[in-house]
Amino acid sequence: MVEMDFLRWRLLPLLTILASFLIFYIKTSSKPSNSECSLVAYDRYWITSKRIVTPEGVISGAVEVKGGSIISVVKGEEWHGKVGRGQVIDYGEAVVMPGLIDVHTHLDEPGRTEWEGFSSGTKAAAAGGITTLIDMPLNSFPSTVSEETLRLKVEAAEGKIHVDVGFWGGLVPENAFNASALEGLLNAGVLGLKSFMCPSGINDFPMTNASHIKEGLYVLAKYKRPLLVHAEVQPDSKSYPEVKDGIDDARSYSTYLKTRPPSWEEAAVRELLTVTKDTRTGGPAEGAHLHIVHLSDARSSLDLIKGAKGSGDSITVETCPHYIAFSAEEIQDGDTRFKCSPPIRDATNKEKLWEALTEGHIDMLSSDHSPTLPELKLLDEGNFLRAWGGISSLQFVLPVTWSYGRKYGITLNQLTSWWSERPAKLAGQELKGAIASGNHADIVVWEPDAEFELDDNHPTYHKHPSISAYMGKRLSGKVLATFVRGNLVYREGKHAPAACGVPILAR
Ligand SMILES: NC(=O)N[C@H]1NC(=O)NC1=O
Ligand SMILES: [Zn+2]
Ligand SMILES: [Zn+2]
Repeated sequence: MVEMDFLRWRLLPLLTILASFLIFYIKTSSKPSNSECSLVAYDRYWITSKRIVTPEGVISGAVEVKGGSIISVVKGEEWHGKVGRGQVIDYGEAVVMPGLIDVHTHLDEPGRTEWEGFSSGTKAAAAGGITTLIDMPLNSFPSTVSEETLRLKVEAAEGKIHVDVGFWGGLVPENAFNASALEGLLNAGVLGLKSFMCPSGINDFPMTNASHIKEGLYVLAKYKRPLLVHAEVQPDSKSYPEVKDGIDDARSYSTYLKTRPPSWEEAAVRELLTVTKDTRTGGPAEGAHLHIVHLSDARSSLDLIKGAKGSGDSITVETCPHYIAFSAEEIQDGDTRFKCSPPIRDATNKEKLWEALTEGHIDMLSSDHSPTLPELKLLDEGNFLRAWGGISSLQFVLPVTWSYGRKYGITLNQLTSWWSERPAKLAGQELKGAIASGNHADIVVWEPDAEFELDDNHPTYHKHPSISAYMGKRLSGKVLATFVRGNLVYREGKHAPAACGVPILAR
């Protein structure tokens, strides 16, 4: 009896404590250690270079990193006296810039991981100098349209992301008039919402009209988070361009171009502007913001956006590297790698996009990396009308912007503004997007003059490199190193062993 009591009162609690220690140990030791997260072992170090891009301009100097943050930025040689406090990584003449923030990526997981997925997608991002990306709510299955589906996203990302990843939620007819559902999704941490004004190509992501969008903006006003819109409206059948599969040559790019004229973009923007006037100071949706994704039409649609900005609407617009790198005239028959919507337009339009970007009327760039299976690109058949619409580009956006932008005289500070500063602001990331004391140490180091051939030998981390529109091109701008919150996650063809990016959830 006495022995039984001893067992019950002494041994059992002891065993329970031992067991919890064991569980705690197993849990913590299964998390990657710091040395697996980074290719450098130090917690405190200096990055030095003759070309560091800061908000005050390009400087020669050093960036001091500690515990994942930038703790000082020092101009000139002053840092020499202080290095006793840490290691030095000297990059010489290479450019040290804030890591890119891609606000428009489709990573397709869960549900269509065979198209891309968190692991390959964020490895490609890291290799391309992208330190944060915001995942779109569609192309994965299910779409991210509720608190529950966001939870599935975050769970699927765990342990697989090599850079930081935030999430946009979907604004769809099913939740647009249901403020508590939308608030549930926003409270769960999406950084804003995204909707389509034309069919999205994905069955569980139906399109919205202006009244859905108006409702969405009212809810978003309270949260001060943006609504991103795919702005193309398919007009009624009468004015729909007559293109018939089989009659017109579906392998010809001009056939596809006819099916999505600039008037689709113009009609959508016109409709959106009836709603965005509410976002003006003192307006009923003040605090809300509307962001037009992947603008292709640099004529009427852009003029309308400029006008709305002038009137004080809270509105921004992005375009993508493929619209400023390529023109319709050069797309070969059957080369469906170039199919996207809105489509890549003529060379004069491309010139106008560059002009708008350099003059500040287009606010930022994003990849709209939207890959799929090679089979669905129908590369053999080359049918532009039936192939998946979406360009695969994630890893290449920095060298592409630089290579095609050089002839327009773009500067390193412009690159940073389009790819880091303004995207950080759109996504509400105050500690990202600039090399400044107190910010996350999210940094890309790259060599603008180093050229490379994008051929089969080039280390490419997309799941399906062959479908990228950039394969076969010669580019300049080689990424040497990528740091995410102080972890050196990528260095010349090598990734850190563990995926230590974090999911970014708004609160
Ligand atoms: N669903 C999807 O990714 N669609 C994208 N593809 C594209 O080319 N434009 C888009 O909006
Ligand atoms: Zn789109
Ligand atoms: Zn997209």
